[in-house]
Amino acid sequence: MEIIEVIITFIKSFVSEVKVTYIIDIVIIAFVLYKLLSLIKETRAEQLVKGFIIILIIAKVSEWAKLYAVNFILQSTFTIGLIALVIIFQPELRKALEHLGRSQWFLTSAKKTVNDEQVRIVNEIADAAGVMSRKKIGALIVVERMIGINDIVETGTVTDAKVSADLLMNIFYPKSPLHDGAVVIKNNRIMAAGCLLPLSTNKYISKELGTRHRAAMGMTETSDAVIVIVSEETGAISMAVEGKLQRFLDPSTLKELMVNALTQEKESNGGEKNAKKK
Ligand SMILES: Nc1ncnc2c1ncn2[C@@H]1O[C@H](COP(=O)(O)OP(=O)(O)OP(=O)(O)O)[C@@H](O)[C@H]1O
Repeated sequence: MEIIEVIITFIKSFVSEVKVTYIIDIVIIAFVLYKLLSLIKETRAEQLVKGFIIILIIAKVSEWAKLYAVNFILQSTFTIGLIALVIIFQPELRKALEHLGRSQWFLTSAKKTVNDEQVRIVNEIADAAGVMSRKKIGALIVVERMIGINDIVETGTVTDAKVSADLLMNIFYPKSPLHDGAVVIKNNRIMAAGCLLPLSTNKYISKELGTRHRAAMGMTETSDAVIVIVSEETGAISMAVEGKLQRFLDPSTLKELMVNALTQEKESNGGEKNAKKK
């Protein structure tokens, strides 16, 4: 009986001392940790964070066991390591901040619809992809959505031309001077060709995919662009969006997926779902 009384007294004193702000504090920290862990999941950073946690644990144990030399070395490693971490993971940190910046947690609903010009552009891209697929002409087409990609445009040659299947095929024709690299479509125009995209560092991407597909994946990891890829080797048409690659598409499925991606509805909780097609 005494034990129960002690427990009840403890719970009472605990509840009386706990303030609402403590709970909010814990919830915020838990949320931030959860978001950070999901961002680094399956990246190089995951292994490194595990390494740091191990060093931290050994440092604490050595402090407790009074192993002063070991503790000193580990503490120093930890401090220098933190600075090294920021330098080594600059791309991942940038990605995380961009991800945070484009989250629309506080918007109620920002539904987008595609206009006639966008539908025309999707048709032109899908038609060009169909022809290039049959002729096994490699292509990489980036369609800008909400996140500006001027830094990518600057790596190529500015074209600022009306989107047409003929022009796209012309650009990617193997003997064309701009066939290497990616085409960027921005504000409904072919803004640039021969652009350089960031390569994905995701080690889980299939080994059979080369740099063209890896560049497409890298671009969708750092932006919300919709990317169409035609493989030079197999003629396969793929679409990459939000870090995911959908492969072996036919032109009509590509049209459907592109219209869906361009009409994405952002929900108030930051989730996304496909809006109805126009
Ligand atoms: N970082 C990049 N940015 C833009 N384009 C790139 C980039 N890296 C490679 N490419 C394009 O991809 C071409 C090389 O493709 P590669 O054969 O390595 O890839 P792949 O994914 O196997 O494609 P494919 O199936 O067409 O062979 C290059 O000639 C270039 O046009």
